[in-house]
Amino acid sequence: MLKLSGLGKRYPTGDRALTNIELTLPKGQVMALIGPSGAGKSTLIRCVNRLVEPTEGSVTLEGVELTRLSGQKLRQARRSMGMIFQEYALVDRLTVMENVLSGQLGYVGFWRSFLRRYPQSAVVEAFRLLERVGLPHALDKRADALSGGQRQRVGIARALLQSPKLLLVDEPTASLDPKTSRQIMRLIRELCAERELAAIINIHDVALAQQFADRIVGLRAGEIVFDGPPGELTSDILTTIYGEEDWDTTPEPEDNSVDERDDPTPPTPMARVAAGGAR
Ligand SMILES: Nc1ncnc2c1ncn2[C@@H]1O[C@H](COP(=O)(O)OP(=O)(O)OP(=O)(O)O)[C@@H](O)[C@H]1O
Repeated sequence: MLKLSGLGKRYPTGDRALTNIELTLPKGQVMALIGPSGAGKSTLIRCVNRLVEPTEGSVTLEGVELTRLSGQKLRQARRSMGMIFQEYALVDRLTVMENVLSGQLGYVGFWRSFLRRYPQSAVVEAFRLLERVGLPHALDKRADALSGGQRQRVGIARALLQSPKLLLVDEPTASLDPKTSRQIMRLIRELCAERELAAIINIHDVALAQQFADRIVGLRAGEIVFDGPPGELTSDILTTIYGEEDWDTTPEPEDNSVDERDDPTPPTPMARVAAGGAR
């Protein structure tokens, strides 16, 4: 579905962010991308939709080599990739509904979206999505009146409105409390399963990654040093990814399946070390 071959990025400053990345992501797979600060996680996500231009290798989505596209064709291809950001990227003065509909910008043309005249079908779908993400009563609220978790739900609905095949998710829980973080990760996971959507989630919280992802890829200094199921992420591998640390004080996750409980779970020592120690 998504294939990265020999992908590399060197910034004009001379910083090498990625080296020879080889990855294939099947339909419906939720992949967590972990690694210390500066490992290249954001660069990798942004090379996929070419917000950052790779300097080597190729990105192929459903047989289309994105790294060969430009102009209109690139814009069209980008619509099949929904992006969800850490800082939500909502327009504060617009309502929840308007923010979700702005996910249609690439489709409806500048004037139509400027005048906020969206197709009826988009409005109906936006209603449906807002209901699905748990915000059916907040349609008319201004985005700046929402909590962090609610803002992230709007960001998710907006990304889904363009019917993407792939979700690129950049630290979705970085500003959220532990309970809300779990709810957001659970929602993303459920939506990927319902829609057979693949996702790459850049995340610092290793415990959350283990709990909600099908697969974990560990980056260190721009290279993949681990690629496997959450259960295979041992202390030795965490040391390879993040460096020396007493990982054995970390409780192993009991189960990788989605937890339906809503009780807040404090971050494990591993999550704290990975998030704090990596920064
Ligand atoms: N615009 C840029 N110009 C020059 N160098 C950059 C740029 N963006 C990132 N880098 C460098 O590329 C490397 C990878 O950075 P990147 O932001 O992708 O890492 P990351 O794993 O996402 O880090 P974090 O977890 O802190 O967000 C770092 O050495 C960084 O300094």
